[in-house]
Amino acid sequence: MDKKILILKGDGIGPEIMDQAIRILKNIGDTFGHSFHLTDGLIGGAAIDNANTPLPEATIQLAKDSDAVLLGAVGGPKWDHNPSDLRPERGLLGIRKSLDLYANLRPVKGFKTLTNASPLKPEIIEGSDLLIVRELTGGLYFGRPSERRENGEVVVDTLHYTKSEMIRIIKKAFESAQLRKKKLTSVDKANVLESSKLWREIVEAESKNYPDVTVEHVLVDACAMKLITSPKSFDTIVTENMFGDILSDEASVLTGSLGMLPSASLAESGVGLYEPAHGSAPDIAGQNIANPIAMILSTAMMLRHSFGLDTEAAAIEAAVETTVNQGFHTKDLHVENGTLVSTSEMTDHILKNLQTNE
Ligand SMILES: NC(=O)c1ccc[n+]([C@@H]2O[C@H](COP(=O)([O-])OP(=O)(O)OC[C@H]3O[C@@H](n4cnc5c(N)ncnc54)[C@H](O)[C@@H]3O)[C@@H](O)[C@H]2O)c1
Ligand SMILES: CC(C)[C@H](C(=O)O)[C@@H](O)C(=O)O
Ligand SMILES: [Mg+2]
Repeated sequence: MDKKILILKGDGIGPEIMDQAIRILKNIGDTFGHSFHLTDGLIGGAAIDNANTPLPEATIQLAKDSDAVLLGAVGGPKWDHNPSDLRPERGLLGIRKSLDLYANLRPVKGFKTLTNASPLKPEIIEGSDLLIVRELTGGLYFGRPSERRENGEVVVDTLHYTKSEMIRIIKKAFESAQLRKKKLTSVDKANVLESSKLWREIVEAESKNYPDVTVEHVLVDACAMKLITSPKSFDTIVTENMFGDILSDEASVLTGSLGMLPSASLAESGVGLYEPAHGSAPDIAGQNIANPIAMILSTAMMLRHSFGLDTEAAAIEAAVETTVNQGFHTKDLHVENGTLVSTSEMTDHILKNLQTNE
């Protein structure tokens, strides 16, 4: 198979973890006889420094000309006080919107050996396995107006959704639930927000088209609590943009670290983008200590969702699991009697296990 992949390393730990994902990708290409053609592009702070914009037009064009996009992370203190159109995060929101990446899939599956790495009780989290389907191109992130008024005394952000934006993500979530344990939890704030009332009506209406899926509605505040008190009660969660952002970082605690959570951002048709759920982790950047697993598992998601390479994706996932079970862990994971390794050493072990599992 011949595929063109756009590599957007971004900022902070982005380049470090992406270099590890590329090592894995090269190994998969050699082993299974695929040619992955990698092109580098600029986004985020790196793009601001080089091209004075967080999302150069060239990056969007390169993405559209590719079969998939891999993204590290953007942002950092260097740009924190920039005006809002020159913030690295604008580049990320911009590419999501430009490619119409409305569906963000964030699987949260803990490894058995890491149950003690979480601050939560092992008996509560063991066996938890859920998928957060997050709407990614609407809501508060993109609503207009979003501005300061009256000399900064008043601020306005707008939560804006069209019905069709809600329908497509809710359908996507039902379809995802059908491929899993057929339980869908729709998360909203329908006791307060008009947008959530419409969201709930659509979920109810769509549920008639998916009679095999059990549906429940949970308010977002209660969901935040239940995620860490009874995570096994969830299968597929669907929610709007900002709720999904917050709940997915919270859910990462089930896996032991934010550095374990991959994601896929998908369009109705066209190129998909794959990135860890975490950020650029400026506090640990440049030290070769970041956990590369979220980035590596995002690469596996790319192979599966964009290229249909299920065997190759499963090989990566199995090698990661073996490595974790062997006790190798980066600094973010607290594993008793395990072996602390660096970012690149973690990848060395995953590569070794890829070879052994062949
Ligand atoms: N997709 C993205 O590019 C993305 C996502 C979230 C945040 N951000 C940006 O990243 C910057 C930093 O944000 P933040 O600190 O709130 O969130 P963050 O996710 O970067 O970091 C939160 C904490 O988790 C740790 N962490 C995150 N990923 C890790 C990994 N792979 N291995 C080990 N530890 C890891 C960090 O060290 C930090 O202590 C901000 O500019 C923010 O806007 C970008
Ligand atoms: C960096 C930020 C804009 C982004 C988001 O809120 O979507 C991040 O937190 C994420 O989860 O991908
Ligand atoms: Mg986030």
